Amino acid sequence: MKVTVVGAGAVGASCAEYIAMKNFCSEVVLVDIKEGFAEGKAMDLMQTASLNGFDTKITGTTGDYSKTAGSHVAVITSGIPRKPGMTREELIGINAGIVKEVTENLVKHSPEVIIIVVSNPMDTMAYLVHKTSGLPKHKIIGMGGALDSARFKYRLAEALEAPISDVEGMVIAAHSDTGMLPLLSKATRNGVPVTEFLNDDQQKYVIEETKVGGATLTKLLGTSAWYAPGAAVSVMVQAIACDQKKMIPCSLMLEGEYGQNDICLGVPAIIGANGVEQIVNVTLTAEEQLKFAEAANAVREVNGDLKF
Ligand SMILES: NC(=O)C1=CN([C@@H]2O[C@H](COP(=O)(O)OP(=O)(O)OC[C@H]3O[C@@H](n4cnc5c(N)ncnc54)[C@H](O)[C@@H]3O)[C@@H](O)[C@H]2O)C=CC1
Ligand SMILES: O=C([O-])CC(=O)C(=O)O
Repeated sequence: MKVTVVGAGAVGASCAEYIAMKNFCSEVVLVDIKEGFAEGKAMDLMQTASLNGFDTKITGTTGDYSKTAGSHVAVITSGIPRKPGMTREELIGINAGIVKEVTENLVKHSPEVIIIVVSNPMDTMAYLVHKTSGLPKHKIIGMGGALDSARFKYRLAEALEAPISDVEGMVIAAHSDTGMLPLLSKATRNGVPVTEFLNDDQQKYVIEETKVGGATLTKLLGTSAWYAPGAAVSVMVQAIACDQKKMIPCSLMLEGEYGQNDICLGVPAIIGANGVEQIVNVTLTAEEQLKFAEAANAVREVNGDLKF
C-alpha cells in the first residue's frame, strides 16, 4: 500500500508520522512545493524508524508527482492554515487554487487513487475535488468528522470525569465553527446516554467547546492544530488499507441522503478498501435535522465562491 501526503507542513508531517508508526503500509510519499522541505521531513521521520520500530518507507519530493505514481490513497493537506481570529472559510481564496492543482497532479499519476481532503475550508475543498478530479464519489473523503468526534469525546470525558475509553460520540454536518453538529442524543458512557449523567449546562458546555475546538487550539498555538488531525487521517487511511469497514463520520458528496444534494457534508460512513462503502442513515431528532439543514445552507453559500 502506497500513500501520498501532499503538504509536508504541520498536518502532513503528523499524518506521515502516525501512518508510519502504525506500520500498516509499505510506503509514504511526502510532497511539498517548498524546495527540499518534504525531503527533509521524510529524512527526519525515517531516522525515527529504528527508534519507533516501523518499516514503512518515507520519501519526500519537491513537486515531482511522478514519484507518487500508483498511490492507493492520497491525502491533501497543502494550503494555508488559519491564524487566531480567522474562520476556516476565509482560507478559500488561496486554498482552492492549491487544492485544484494538487488534485489534477495526483489523478494524472494515480488514476485509481482514493483522496482524503484535509485542507480548509474542508467541506468546500472536498466538493471542489469532486467537481475537478473525475473520480467516482466513493473515492473522495473529507476529513473533519473523525477529528471533531475525537474532540467531542475529549470534552465528554472531561465533563463526565470518565476515561475517554468509556465514551462514544459522533459529530456530523459541517467542519466549521458554527456548522458542527455533535450528536449528544446518541453519545453514551458504556452504552448509557450521557444525558443521564450531564445537566443542561454541562451538555451546553460540551457542545459549544466541541464546535470551537479548532478555534480554541488556533488561539493557543498561533496556528491550527496538527497532532489530532494527523491521527484522525491515519485512522481513515488504516480503515482503507486494512479494509476495516470502520464507521467514521466523513464529508461526503450527498445525493439525497439526509435530505441534501450536490454538497459535501459530514455524515457517518463505512470506510473500507473501496473508500466509502456505505453512507449510514441515522435518525436525527427534529432539532438535529434543522441544524443539519442550516449547516448545509452555510456550506452551499461558501461553495458558491468556487470557480471551476
Ligand atoms: N480538515 C481538518 O480537520 C483540518 C484541516 N487543516 C487544514 O490543513 C491545511 C494545512 O495545515 P498545516 O499543515 O497546519 O499548514 P502548514 O503551513 O504547516 O503546511 C502546509 C504545507 O502546504 C505546502 N503547500 C502549499 N502549496 C502547495 C502546493 N501547491 N503543493 C504542495 N504543497 C503545498 C506548504 O509549503 C506547507 O508546507 C490548512 O488548510 C488547515 O486549515 C488543519 C487541521 C485540521
Ligand atoms: O481549526 C482549524 O482551522 C484547523 C482545523 O480544521 C481543525 O483543527 O479542526
